[in-house]
Amino acid sequence: MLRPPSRQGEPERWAGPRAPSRPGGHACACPPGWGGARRPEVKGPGGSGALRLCRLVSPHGEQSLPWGFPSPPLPLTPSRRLAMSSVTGTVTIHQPLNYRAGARVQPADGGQAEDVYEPATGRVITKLLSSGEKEVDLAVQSAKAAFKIWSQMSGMERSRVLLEAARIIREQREEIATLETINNGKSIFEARVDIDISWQCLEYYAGLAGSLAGEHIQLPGGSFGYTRREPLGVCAGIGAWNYPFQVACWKAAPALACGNAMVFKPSPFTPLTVVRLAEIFTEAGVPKGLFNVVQGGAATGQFLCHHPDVAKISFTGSVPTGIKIMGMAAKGIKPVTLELGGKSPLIIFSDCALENAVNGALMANFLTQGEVCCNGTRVFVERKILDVFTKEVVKRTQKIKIGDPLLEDTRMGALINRPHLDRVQGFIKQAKEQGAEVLCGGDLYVPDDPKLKNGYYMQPCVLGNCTDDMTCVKEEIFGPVMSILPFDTEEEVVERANNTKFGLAGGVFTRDIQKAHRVVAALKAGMCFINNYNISPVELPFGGYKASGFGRENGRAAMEYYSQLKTVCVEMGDVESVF
Ligand SMILES: NC(=O)c1ccc[n+]([C@@H]2O[C@H](COP(=O)([O-])OP(=O)(O)OC[C@H]3O[C@@H](n4cnc5c(N)ncnc54)[C@H](O)[C@@H]3O)[C@@H](O)[C@H]2O)c1
Ligand SMILES: C[N+](C)(C)CCCC=O
Repeated sequence: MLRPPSRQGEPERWAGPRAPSRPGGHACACPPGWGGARRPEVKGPGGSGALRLCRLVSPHGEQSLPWGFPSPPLPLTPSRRLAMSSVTGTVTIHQPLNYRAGARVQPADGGQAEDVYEPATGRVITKLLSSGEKEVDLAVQSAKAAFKIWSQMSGMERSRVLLEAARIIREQREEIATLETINNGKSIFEARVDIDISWQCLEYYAGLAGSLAGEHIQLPGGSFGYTRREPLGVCAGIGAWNYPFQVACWKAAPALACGNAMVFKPSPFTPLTVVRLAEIFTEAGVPKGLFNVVQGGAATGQFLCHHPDVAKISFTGSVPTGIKIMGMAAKGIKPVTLELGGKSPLIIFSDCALENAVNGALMANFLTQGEVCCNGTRVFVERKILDVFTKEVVKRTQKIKIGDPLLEDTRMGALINRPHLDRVQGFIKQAKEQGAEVLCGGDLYVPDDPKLKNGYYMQPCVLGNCTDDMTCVKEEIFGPVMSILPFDTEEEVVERANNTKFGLAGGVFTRDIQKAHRVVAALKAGMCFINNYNISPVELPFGGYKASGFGRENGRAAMEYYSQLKTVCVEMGDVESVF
């Protein structure tokens, strides 16, 4: 009997609330007809979106997957065996981390070696060789060759390959999630959700690949025009370190569905899992070279952005780097998607369902150790419920289980690295100096387990007595730090919520539906939530307003950013010349 690994003897259980029953009595989003005698035990909420895991164990106890899809027993492959036996502090990676023309390779040049850390222990897990100009060029040429084949295939043919890639990711979920946890520091619980969102993204765009179409336009005298949606060519993807595998899938899935090739550069802090994605694409049947990985930091990124054969840049990262990317794209007149940072507002009205609002505030601030672009870190609370809300948020924050991210019951792992941890600590120190009150957390956390002593842990922090002019309220901290801000009226809170250079996300908790829609309509942000926060159904477009960037990932909208429109004008009569 195969089961997902449980560590320290803990049974794998999702202790979250159950989803409301659907018609037919099934308590999750299982496909109709899946139930009866084979109905699985539901271990969590159903539905679509991050953390809406409907964790299932079939009557045979073999597997758990979200959304209620039954899955066959997994083969005990060597890599799955490795994942199941992986323990924090033991994994070292020796394989090459560049991927080109369908294989792992050492970079042809560059070669400057940098340490890559396991955040949970502070241990070096591999040495990263950065890619120079020659290696970047080889990767782009490899993508260019594969593009010729891939772009000529029909959408349905591409769809089949993407579906196969999604299937392989599902099959290898545990290995990929384990590697992500080891490299990023987030809890295995969350890493599994990230991997689930990733394969769903591939499935979603596989579904859209066959529908990429133009239109037919009637013209006088039987003449007509038509439009074709064509791929752009070789797209560059540049990723951040907080969602390494998921960010790569959010870019690769629509790009490949539209017929493009891609060269992807992950963050040098998290180079590992995207190479697995490249291998999976090859195994699924993409032409060799369609998806390549180059490694390194700013210099490698610049070679990629400036490369004349790169047709589009899709970037996820900070605002300062986004500005540089846009500059490089401007020089080459290349379209660009910018998914940048944020300082998003979460507005809690006094007529909210309090428990949901508290849950929402925790979801908006503490996923992935608070290192989430769209986090609702400015929590505006209507003064009437400020005390009761704050008390409950603090109580729940103090209960968050911090520690070894590979343990099943851990809900907060380690921050990405020492400099980032120091930076977050610096924001808290400054907040105190500016008059904020630390209501809980904020200190470094040292786990009892000796192997974790050098990891980058801190206690999640709630700040009270905050005002809009404090640095902690104005700047993106990118760590587990929530600022609570009282408000009195709807008009006032909307104005204060919008008083920021950022515009990535926003949320509102209220039982008043008119007020909810009125407020989100007034928020200057690309991704708004009503009565929830930080779920990410792949069907919904995601992206920012203002300094948080432009272009969209996910949803049908992303297809527009990975394709270009050609118009064809067809004359059915004779040419009337004016000459
Ligand atoms: N909007 C979103 O979808 C989203 C998602 C995740 C993270 N983010 C943002 O990312 C930031 C954190 O990520 P980060 O620290 O990795 O960001 P970063 O800007 O430091 O780096 C992002 C990527 O850009 C590369 N890079 C750096 N300088 C470059 C240059 N001059 N030319 C080309 N590439 C260059 C890095 O190596 C890395 O791969 C936060 O601000 C966060 O909000 C946004
Ligand atoms: C999956 N989340 C939680 C919506 C995060 C998206 C990527 C932002 O950092």
